[in-house]
Formats: sequence, C-alpha cells, structure tokens
Amino acid sequence: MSEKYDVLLLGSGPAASRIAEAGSEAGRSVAVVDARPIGGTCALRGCNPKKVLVRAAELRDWIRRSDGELIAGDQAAINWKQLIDFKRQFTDPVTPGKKKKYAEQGIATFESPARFVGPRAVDVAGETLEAKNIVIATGARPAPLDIPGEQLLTTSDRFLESDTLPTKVVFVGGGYISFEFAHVARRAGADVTILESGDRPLEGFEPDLVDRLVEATTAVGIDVRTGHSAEAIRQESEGELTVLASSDAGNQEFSAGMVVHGGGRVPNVKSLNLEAGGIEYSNAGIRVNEFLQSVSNPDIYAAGDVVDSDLPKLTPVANRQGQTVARNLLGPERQPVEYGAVPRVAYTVPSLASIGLSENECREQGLDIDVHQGDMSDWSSVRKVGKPAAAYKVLVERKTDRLLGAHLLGPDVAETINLFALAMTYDITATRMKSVLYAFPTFASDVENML
Ligand SMILES: Cc1cc2nc3c(=O)[nH]c(=O)nc-3n(C[C@H](O)[C@H](O)[C@H](O)COP(=O)(O)OP(=O)(O)OC[C@H]3O[C@@H](n4cnc5c(N)ncnc54)[C@H](O)[C@@H]3O)c2cc1C
Ligand SMILES: NC(=O)c1ccc[n+]([C@@H]2O[C@H](COP(=O)([O-])OP(=O)(O)OC[C@H]3O[C@@H](n4cnc5c(N)ncnc54)[C@H](O)[C@@H]3O)[C@@H](O)[C@H]2O)c1
Repeated sequence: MSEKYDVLLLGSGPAASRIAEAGSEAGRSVAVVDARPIGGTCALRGCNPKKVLVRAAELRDWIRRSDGELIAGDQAAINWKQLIDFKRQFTDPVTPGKKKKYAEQGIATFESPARFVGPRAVDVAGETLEAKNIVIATGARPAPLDIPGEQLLTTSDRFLESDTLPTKVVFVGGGYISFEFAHVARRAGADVTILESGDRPLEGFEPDLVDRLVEATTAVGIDVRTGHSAEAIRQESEGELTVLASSDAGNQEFSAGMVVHGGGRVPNVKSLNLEAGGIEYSNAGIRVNEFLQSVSNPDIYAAGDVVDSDLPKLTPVANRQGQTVARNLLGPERQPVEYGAVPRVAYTVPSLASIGLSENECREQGLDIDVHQGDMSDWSSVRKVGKPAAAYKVLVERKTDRLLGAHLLGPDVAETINLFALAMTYDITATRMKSVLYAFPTFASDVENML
C-alpha cells in the first residue's frame, strides 16, 4: 500500500513542527512520522523537562545561600521521585496534545521509524509513504563513545526518567548536559564528579566566565576533573559501577551508582537508508544548500540538529530552519536561511549565557574593541538573591559602537541575554542600548552598568 502527501516530515521536534503547521495552514496534505512518541526532544526529553529540574535546583540553592540572612534553617530538600513526577506533569500531555491538534488540522501521524526506499518515498512499518517533498528533521542522539562498557551509560533521556538518584553520580563529558544535570544532581544531594577530556569544559562559552563557573561549581562540592578522558566503564555489582579515566597524572578509577553520558550528540542519519533517496550526508549530518535543500536531491529538505552546519544544535536554530524550510516549500520564492546572532545558555546554577563573538575571536579577526567586564557578585541585584557567582564581559567595536559579543554569568542571565540578542539582531549600538529606560529594580537594568 502506498499513501501520497504533499509534504512528509521525518521527526516531530521543533524543526518539523513549524513546517507541519504551516503546511496544513497552506492547505497542503501533510504527514508527520516519528520513530518515538510524537513531540521531539526539546519538549519530551530536553529543554523543557530539564528546566523543571533546574528550577528546583535554583530554589534549593537560593535557600542555601539565604540561610541565616533571609530565612532560618536550611532543611528544604529535593525529593527526587516527587520532582520527576512533577516533571511528568509537563511532559505527559505533550504527545496526546500534539496528536489531537494534528488530527484537528488534518495532519496524519505515524509513530514508527522511517527509512528511505526511493528519492521521494519512505517505508514506515511496512507501509510506503510518498511525497512531493520530504523534510528530514530527525534530530540527534548520544554520540557513540567507543569505550568498553558504554552500554552502562545512562543517557540524558533515561536520566530525566529516573525515579531514583544514586548517592554517587559520574558525568562523562563536560558540556551542556553534564554541567546542567550535575548542578541539579548536586542540589538533590548526590556526590557528583564531571570528567572532561579537554582542558576546559563548556567549549564555545567565554573562557573567563567558564573558569568562574567552574570555581562556583567546585564550591558547591562538584568535583570537576578536566584533562580526564573516560576510557572504560565496569559493572561491579547491582547499582555499582566504576569509570576508568586517563589523565596526564595516570589512570584513575571513579565509583558511581550512575554514569551519565554527556559526551556529545550526533545527527540521526544512519538509520534512514539515505542512499536509497540519493541524499548526500556525512557524520556531521545532511548536506544542504543555503535554502536547506539537499545538495543531491532537490525534493528533499533538512532542518534542525540533523543538518550539517557549524551552528550550535539548539532549539532556536531548529525553529529558524523549520520556518525557512516552510517558507521555501510553501511560499512564492525561496530565500536563504538567516540566523543573526544565536544566544546560548547553559542552565547551571547560576546560568552561563553567551551571544556573538568571544574576546579571542574579536582579536583573531583584528577587531579594535572595548572590553567591558567585571564581577557582579557585589551588585545590589545579585546580593538580594543571596550572592551567587556573577560576572559579565561585553565586547564593543570602538569605531562603530557595534555590539560584537555579550557573555554573562549569574542569576537570570538567560533572560538578560535576550536583550543583547535583540540589540545585536537589529544593530542597536552600545550607546543606544545603554540609553534605554529599564524598569528598576530588575536584572535587565544591570545592562546599563555593563556598557
Ligand atoms: C537533555 C537535553 C537538553 C537540551 N536543552 C536545550 C535547551 O535548554 N535549549 C536549547 O535550545 N536546546 C536544548 N537542547 C537541544 C534541543 O533539544 C535540540 O536542538 C532540538 O530538539 C532539535 O530539534 P529537532 O527538531 O532538530 O530534533 P528533535 O527535537 O531531536 O526531534 C527529532 C525527532 O526525530 C525522531 N527520529 C529520529 N530518527 C527517526 C527516523 N528514522 N524516523 C522518524 N523519526 C525519527 C526522533 O525520535 C525525534 O523525536 C537539549 C537537548 C538535550 C538532549
Ligand atoms: N542548554 C542547552 O542549550 C543544551 C542543553 C543540553 C544539550 N544541548 C545540546 O545537546 C548537545 C549535546 O550535549 P552534550 O553535553 O552531550 O555535549 P557537548 O558537545 O556540549 O559536550 C561534550 C563534551 O564531552 C567531552 N567528552 C567526549 N568524550 C569524552 C570522554 N570519553 N571522556 C571525557 N570527556 C569526553 C568533550 O570534550 C566535550 O567537552 C549540545 O551540544 C547542545 O547542542 C543544549
């Protein structure tokens, strides 16, 4: 049996969602196929459930910081099972809600893996689905680490579903996932170690502020080991694991009840049988042109984490790519994808946020810059919330007054960075950004003092 559609979407995360809804609004016949329950990573296994856990960690930490000043006693504790149940209040409704909405919009849904069987045809659970255009938006999955015992790793998906938190947790990798989850696990009472093979964790963030965050991370009792590469994982007994790590100082063993995979993610291309569709790809993802169209098959587009690009693999990027593909498939003429400045946030406690160029990148490009930087931990706004680590670095081109980069550590910087995103996207100069009347007292009003 063969079903025909105008637009067939492989994946149901942020990238595909934009296209599905736009396609149906434009009167096209649309189908969405996901190998897992409809909803995608961000809503079910990523950004949103993670943020629920981070909020609890922030609350726990605020109480700790305020003990003896704002409140008496530091007894509040995170009940892990309760927290995961609370998280489910946000994730459980996603799949039924999306499926209902799609049914109302006339969008067909399939929950089974798709494999190409021709240039415009895929097989889904034995059924062939054909379409004028197919969009690959299959996202990413944990990277194979190629180490003995890697099947013992707990993926981010499983961490977010785990009803119990062991007393000792080791994180392999020092990127977004490890830092965010480590901060949560520590505030929930676990002994936590992060093993990062590189010299500094959180690559891509401003090194000075990363160092400050590592200091703050260590100060709450998280053991951050840089230059430590996880080489093997061993099961000792039920619930008892050992990680073997190598470093310049030799090999060392770390015991844990859970070892979490934070060692990077790779695009979901391998299982798609892309050869049958004549679709070029590499280990970095689907090769596309500026219109996000496959370079080898013009009927195929790609969007989101599965695209081979240098951009960070984040939801706002997937959203923008989805919007662009929708416009290029449905609109009168195609337009290249445009991003502007992409903000990035590591939701640690406190958070680390970044947009635009780093100081090193500015210098490498020969830009003449003013570096506005400082520690904010003594600023009134930060003292009011119990004085977490807080610092900033803002880079401004001298000649033009153009904002080139902003890097923030501290409370609510995930919100404040959006002000810089707005200014940088619409070429608002540093002087004009400083001249805005910000509501006071707010963290946003601190921007005036950063410039
Ligand atoms: C733990 C975690 C936390 C994160 N936190 C943030 C955050 O705070 N902010 C942020 O911006 N980004 C965050 N991200 C990244 C963000 O989730 C992704 O960038 C975003 O989901 C990418 O969207 P997408 O549509 O490309 O893919 P996805 O949302 O991954 O959706 C792809 C879908 O394709 C499906 N699929 C895979 N193979 C097939 C197949 N063969 N056939 C059919 N379907 C298939 C998958 O099941 C999946 O549901 C996080 C990621 C993780 C893992
Ligand atoms: N807040 C957010 O926006 C957010 C949160 C979570 C995930 N994400 C997305 O998910 C992606 C994957 O996250 P991630 O944290 O897994 O990867 P990452 O790419 O951020 O970091 C992976 C780290 O693991 C290290 N590493 C790899 N193998 C190792 C080993 N054997 N031993 C020790 N260290 C090792 C690498 O050097 C690297 O620093 C991110 O790049 C991002 O796109 C985003």
